Amino acid sequence: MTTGYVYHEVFGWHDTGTSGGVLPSDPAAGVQPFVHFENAETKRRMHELIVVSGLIDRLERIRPRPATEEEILRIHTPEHLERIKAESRLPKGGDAGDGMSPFGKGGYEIAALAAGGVIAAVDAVVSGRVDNAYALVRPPGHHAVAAQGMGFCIFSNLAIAAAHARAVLGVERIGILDWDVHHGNGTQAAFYDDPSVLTISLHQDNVFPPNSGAVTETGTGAGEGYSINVPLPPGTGDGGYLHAMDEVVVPALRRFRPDLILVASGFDAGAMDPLARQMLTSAGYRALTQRLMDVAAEVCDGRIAMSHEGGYSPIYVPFCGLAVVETLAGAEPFTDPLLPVVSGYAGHDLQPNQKAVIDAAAALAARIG
Ligand SMILES: O=C(CCC1CCCC1)NO
Ligand SMILES: [Zn+2]
Repeated sequence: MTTGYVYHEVFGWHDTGTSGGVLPSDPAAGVQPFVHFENAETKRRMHELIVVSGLIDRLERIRPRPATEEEILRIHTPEHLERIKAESRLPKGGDAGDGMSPFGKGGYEIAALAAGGVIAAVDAVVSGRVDNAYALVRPPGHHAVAAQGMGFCIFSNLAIAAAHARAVLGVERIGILDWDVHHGNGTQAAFYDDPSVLTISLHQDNVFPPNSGAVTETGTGAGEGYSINVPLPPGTGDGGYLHAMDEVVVPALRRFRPDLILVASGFDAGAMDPLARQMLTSAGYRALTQRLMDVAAEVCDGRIAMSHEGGYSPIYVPFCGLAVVETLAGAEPFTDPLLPVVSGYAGHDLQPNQKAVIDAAAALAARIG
């Protein structure tokens, strides 16, 4: 198995500051400055564990290149692109569009490299240079919509890469799985009326964006039935996620038969994440990845490209991210010293409230034509 890997140190220079994010500092109100949740540390630590574990020696390094304006404009409006470029030239940078997603001077170039890094991963998979690929990029992308960035995202990296695959690489059908703990609203919106792109989002119910990602969001027009949402209850662990994989994701992909599978890979569904309340372990992420590889082998010669999204636990993201990339590469597990602790939590087995949501989404998967 040849697994491609995208990472560049400049992703760590995307500056999200200390007074942006979910709680801008306000000393008079008793709010202290804090490092923005979406900072370089978790991504850098994941990369360093991939290096220190030796896994890096089994990976085919893919060099990211900046997405072109034409590529970005396949998903975003000219106004959004021009505003990001303009604010990126300012001494203190700007914001993606929601006031919680700051970037420093030069943020545009880094965001374009993140989107281009995912395009490079998709190019390598579709060309057959690699069997599958992981793009450890930053800033994330899956919340960004056509006219603005949001939720720490500037450009919709994965949607831009999917649009590239369809427009340039001749890929006709794309299945996109989003296992970030937050709803993949931006990716969904980009293809909401498009039956050639199936989007499936597994997320914690109504965390972010607010009032987004309900089971009833199923697509529109010709795209009706090609957006599937699984808003899982808080506390969902390995058993609930694997049941969703077995009952919704795998059946949907078998019926849709994509030529390429893309993943918005966030680790904030992990058992130690500060921004959500799920309980996935590294073993859970490993099993999700293996199940996806198995169905990819059935329907699209194993073609999978993953784009890094959220994940905010500096201690646990590295072990979960390592588990995913090890599985893509067919490598033996290196380590997760926290696994005995987090897998011991009560509630990892499928719970009735989780089964109810999954069964509702499974009915949608069964209707894919
Ligand atoms: O990881 C993320 C960012 C979520 C935050 C954005 C504002 C509050 C929660 N999205 O996938
Ligand atoms: Zn997230």
